[in-house]
Amino acid sequence: MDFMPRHIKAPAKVNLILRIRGKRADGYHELQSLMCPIELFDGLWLSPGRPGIRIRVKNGKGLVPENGENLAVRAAALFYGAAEIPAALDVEMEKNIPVAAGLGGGSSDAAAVLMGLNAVYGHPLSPPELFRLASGLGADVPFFLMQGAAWAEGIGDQLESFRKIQPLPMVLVNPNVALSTAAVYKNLKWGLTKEGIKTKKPHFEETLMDPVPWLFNDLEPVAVSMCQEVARIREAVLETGASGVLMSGSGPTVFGLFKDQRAAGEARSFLSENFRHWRVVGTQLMP
Ligand SMILES: C[C@](O)(CO)[C@H](O)COP(=O)(O)OP(=O)(O)OC[C@H]1O[C@@H](n2ccc(N)nc2=O)[C@H](O)[C@@H]1O
Ligand SMILES: Nc1ncnc2c1ncn2[C@@H]1O[C@H](COP(=O)(O)OP(=O)(O)OP(=O)(O)O)[C@@H](O)[C@H]1O
Repeated sequence: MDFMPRHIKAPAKVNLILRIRGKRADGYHELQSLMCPIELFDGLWLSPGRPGIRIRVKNGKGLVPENGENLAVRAAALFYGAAEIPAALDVEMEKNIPVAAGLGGGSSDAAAVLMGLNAVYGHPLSPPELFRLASGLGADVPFFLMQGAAWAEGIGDQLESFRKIQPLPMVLVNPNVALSTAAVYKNLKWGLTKEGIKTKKPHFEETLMDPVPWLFNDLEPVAVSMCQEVARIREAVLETGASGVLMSGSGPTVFGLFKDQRAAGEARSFLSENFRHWRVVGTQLMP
C-alpha cells in the first residue's frame, strides 16, 4: 500500500510537576506529573519504501540508533503488525531534541510515527489500539498521543488532558551529558512499601496563570547526586533572573521560566556565551 510522503513534527516535553508515589513489584514507579509539550521538535519524514523499515538520521549521527532499536522504527514495526499491513517504510529523522535528557525525545518520535502512519493509511487502528501500542513502547509514549498538556498518574499512562497552558517563555539548558532514566529511578532507592506524598491535581486555572509556585521534581536531587552539573545549571539559570527553575523528568536538562520573551532571550544569550560547554535552547510551553 502506497502513500504520499509526509513530514511530521515530534515535540519535546517538560514535567512541571513530577512526584514519585511508590514503587510497583515490576520495578516501575507510580507517579503524578503535570506534563507539557514544548516548542522544540524532532522532524520526521515518512515515505513509502522497499519492504521493511529503514531509518536515516540526518543530524546527531551516533546519538541514536540507526536501526531497528530506534524507537521510531520500533513504533512503525508495532503499527504494521497491529494494522496487518506489509511494512514498507523509509524514515528520515532530524534529531533536534537532546537525547537521554529528560525531554522525552525518543518517546515523542515513537508517538509521532504511530499517529503519522495511522493517518497515512486511513486510520486502521482505533485510539485505544494506538494507546496500547504506545504503552508497550515506554511510559512516556502515551502522553505524546494526547497532543497537549496532561495530568499523568499510574506509571505515566493514566492521562487526563489539562487545559491549554500559557505559552510561557523558557530557556532549556542541557549539560551535554546523557543520564539514563533507568539509572535515575534506580538511584531513587525507593522501598516497595514506601508511599510518597500524594499531590492533589493542581487547579488548572491557577497553574496555567503561573506554574512557578507548583514546580516540583522528586527526581531532581537524585540526578544532582549523579551529575553535579545539574546543580550548577540551576544556579546559573536562577542568576539570569528566571522566575522559576526545575529539572525536567529524569534530567539532566534544566528549564527556566521567564516573564517575557525579552527576559528569556537575554538569559539565553548570556548562558550560551558564558557556558559554551552547555547546550542552551530558547523555547516556550506549547500553548
Ligand atoms: C521520567 C519520566 O520521563 C517522567 O515523565 C518518565 O517517568 C520516564 O518515562 P520513559 O523514559 O518513557 O520510561 P521507560 O522507557 O518506560 O522506562 C525506562 C526505565 O525507567 C524506569 N521507570 C520508568 C517510568 C516509571 N514510571 N517508573 C520507572 O521506574 C524503569 O526502570 C524503566 O526500565
Ligand atoms: N528516536 C530516538 N530518539 C532518542 N533516543 C532514542 C531513540 N531511539 C532510541 N533511543 C535511545 O533511547 C535512549 C534515550 O531516550 P530519550 O531521548 O527518549 O530519553 P529522555 O529524553 O531522557 O526521555 P525521558 O524524558 O523519558 O527521560 C537513548 O539511549 C537512545 O539511544
